[in-house]
Amino acid sequence: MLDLDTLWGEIKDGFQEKIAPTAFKTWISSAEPVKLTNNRLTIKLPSELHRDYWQRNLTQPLVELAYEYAQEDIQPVFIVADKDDNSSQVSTLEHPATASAPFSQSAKLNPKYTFDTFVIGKGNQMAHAAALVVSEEPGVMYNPLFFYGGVGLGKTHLMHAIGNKMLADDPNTKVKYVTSEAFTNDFITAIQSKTQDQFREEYRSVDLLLVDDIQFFADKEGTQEEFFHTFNDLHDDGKQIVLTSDRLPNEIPKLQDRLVSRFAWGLSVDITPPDLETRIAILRNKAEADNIAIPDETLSYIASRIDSNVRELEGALARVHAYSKMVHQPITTELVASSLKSLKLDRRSSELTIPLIQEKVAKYYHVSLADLKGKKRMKTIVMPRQIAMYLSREMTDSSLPKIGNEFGGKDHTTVIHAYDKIADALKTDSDLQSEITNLKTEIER
Ligand SMILES: Nc1ncnc2c1ncn2[C@@H]1O[C@H](COP(=O)(O)OP(=O)(O)OP(=O)(O)O)[C@@H](O)[C@H]1O
Repeated sequence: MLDLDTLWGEIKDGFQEKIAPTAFKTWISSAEPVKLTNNRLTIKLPSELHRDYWQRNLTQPLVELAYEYAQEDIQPVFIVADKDDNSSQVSTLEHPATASAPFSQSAKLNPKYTFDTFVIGKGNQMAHAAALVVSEEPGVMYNPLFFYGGVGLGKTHLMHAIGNKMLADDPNTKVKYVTSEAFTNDFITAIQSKTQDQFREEYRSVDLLLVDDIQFFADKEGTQEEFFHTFNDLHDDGKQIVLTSDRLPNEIPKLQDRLVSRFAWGLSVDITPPDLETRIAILRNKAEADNIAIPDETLSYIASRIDSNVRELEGALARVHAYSKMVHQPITTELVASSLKSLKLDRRSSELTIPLIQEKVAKYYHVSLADLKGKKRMKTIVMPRQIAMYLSREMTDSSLPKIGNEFGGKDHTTVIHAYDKIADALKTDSDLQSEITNLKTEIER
């Protein structure tokens, strides 16, 4: 027997993966399922405009989503709330065409990511030097400045440091920081809401444009086209562009040649994992900043066990700190050494990869890897997929876009949604709790 709430929940989840967050908020969140009889799903919408939009754009995907979940043909019936009072509803609705530009807010820079808090070492000194030059004379020497390298090595930190320095030097500087995902979403929103002009104004009027993780432009033809023009406009105006990626531009699959060649106009500089001395210095700085009392030899001990990336290092220090508070003992090398297992220092999280998690989860729930990473929305597949996303976030240091990418190129909001859903269910569902515990043991084995 099909349950209305569950069916609607699955349909909403499906839409969340299919459409941009702003569109989701405007059209889906405002819809309310009323009843399900004889496979007719009655949906209440706040206005005629909504009904119009649903009929034209959302009916087909809804039927498909419902079919994928329930394996039955379900047809929607739309009703408009308070029809008598309909005119006022329509007038208060922000029509997308006239809505103010719903794009990412400018310059959400992390104030902690400055040059002062950045520890210089062998693996990052070139990148640091170039960043400093660019922050002092933007648009002159290296444009674009392109940082590439593995996860958690300080690319975002340096990028923000440039923005923070330029803003400190001149608070009127217009800085825009976005991930490539946010750029793509803004672009899609602009198309949907016919606000391309505002989009262009927003992106092409800045003094400094910072775009993080541009490897996620791979495959996105339209976004690349738009970014090409954004890039040209800014570059022609002598505005500074800083980009990061996990690899060189020519190694990003399906990145247009003209973008690859433009990115080569400036300076590409890689960041490699820090050596032992740098790792110790980073840990020491961090411990001082967070007022964590820890002897030097213990810092060296931790730094010698974690050699892949800085995010892991920081995570390890936080765990050690939390543990010492929990057992009411000061941090010493003995304490850390004797509690390696619970501190998860003995197993480098770099060994825990998303493919490993996917493999174990797929096996555990008897689904194929292709389905786990695919788009099918059957209950029997959706749940394992969400669990695998949850565990990828819990057990690896991968960023949300990276996790989304490993699951067949899904948006990072899908990953957040999956994570929240499982985290929520874990509060009350004891079966799920033991499944997750079993899976974690299996993965860490
Ligand atoms: N040299 C450094 N000195 C101080 N902190 C650092 C340094 N390198 C990295 N960090 C810190 O490590 C963490 C991860 O760095 P960041 O987010 O910049 O990595 P990233 O290279 O952008 O990774 P990703 O590709 O996953 O986005 C941040 O908290 C950052 O402040």
